[in-house]
Amino acid sequence: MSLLARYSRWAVRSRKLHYSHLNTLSYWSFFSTSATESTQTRPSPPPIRVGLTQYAGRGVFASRRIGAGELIHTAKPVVSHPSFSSIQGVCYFCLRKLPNGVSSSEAPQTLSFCSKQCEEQSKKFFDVEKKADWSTFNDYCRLQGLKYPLLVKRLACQVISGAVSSDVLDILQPENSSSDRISKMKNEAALLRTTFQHSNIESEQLAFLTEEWYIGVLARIRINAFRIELAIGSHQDLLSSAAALVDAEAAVGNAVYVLPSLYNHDCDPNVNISWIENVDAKITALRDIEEGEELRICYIDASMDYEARQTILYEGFGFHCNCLRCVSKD
Ligand SMILES: C[S@@+](CC[C@H](N)C(=O)[O-])C[C@H]1O[C@@H](n2cnc3c(N)ncnc32)[C@H](O)[C@@H]1O
Repeated sequence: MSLLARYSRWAVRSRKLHYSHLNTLSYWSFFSTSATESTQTRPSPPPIRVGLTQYAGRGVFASRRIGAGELIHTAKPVVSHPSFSSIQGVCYFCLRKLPNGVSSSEAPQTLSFCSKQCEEQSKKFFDVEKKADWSTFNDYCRLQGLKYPLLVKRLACQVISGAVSSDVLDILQPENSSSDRISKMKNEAALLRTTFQHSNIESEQLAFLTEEWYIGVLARIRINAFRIELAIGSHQDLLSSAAALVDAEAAVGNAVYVLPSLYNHDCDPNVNISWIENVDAKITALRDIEEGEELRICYIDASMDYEARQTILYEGFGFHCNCLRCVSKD
């Protein structure tokens, strides 16, 4: 399993600030909700803007002063998928823990939804998914310890169903994939395409599913996917969560968002991304943030030492971190 696969996007809590912005990009097409959306008739936009940073491409900046603890915005994923170890214990759509969820070792394999609403929202892609036999594709992913091809599979089902456009993730930064990785991705693309071809899906509906599409999507997912760890809500959750940490993968799944993917990394972040009960993300200020300040999350476990953080960030995300903590080799 690659370092990225193990360490993709942790949500952690921490202290200080850093960096200011240069130019500003005007960009408001992919919005989720502001903190006040649920209580007002007309939602107010979140107090942020997307702009260019000096060292890290695009970034997210405060458009006004933000107080510590403030919910900055929420975000719904473009695509999400449960991890193999959680697939029977969480909603197949929103990843909420099911009241009577079972562990992956228990048979038979059933996919469940937590509510009528999730079932309805999944209907389009799930109708496509159900047409195909996924045993070979899933076995391949399970044996190779791969989780991101499951996101590509779901995205492909969403595209075929007409729910999203095939270029929906194009706005995100892709990784610079090695030739070795590209050849593996080509095999996966062929497997995905063959799986669909063996179902009753029309070939015109598969026109988008080229090697190039698969590689471009996976290269974006690898840099931008978040591993979803739900907050502990009860004593029972605490017990099962402790067991999961010992036994297996603590994450219930993985997801890709648009706006949260534009947040850059800091080993001492000023904002936190978290998931309380399902895959809907909450971005919250960890401390007071001034207007114009860049908002940064932490992609990894910030408790690791300097060397370990640098290695993971370079191998997983392709950059050398020069946040204040790393500059001082803390
Ligand atoms: C999830 S994207 C963040 C948004 C990205 N800057 C963009 O323009 O789309 C992650 C990528 O941003 C860049 N990045 C994020 N944090 C960085 C940092 N602290 N230093 C340098 N580059 C960083 C790296 O290229 C990394 O692979």
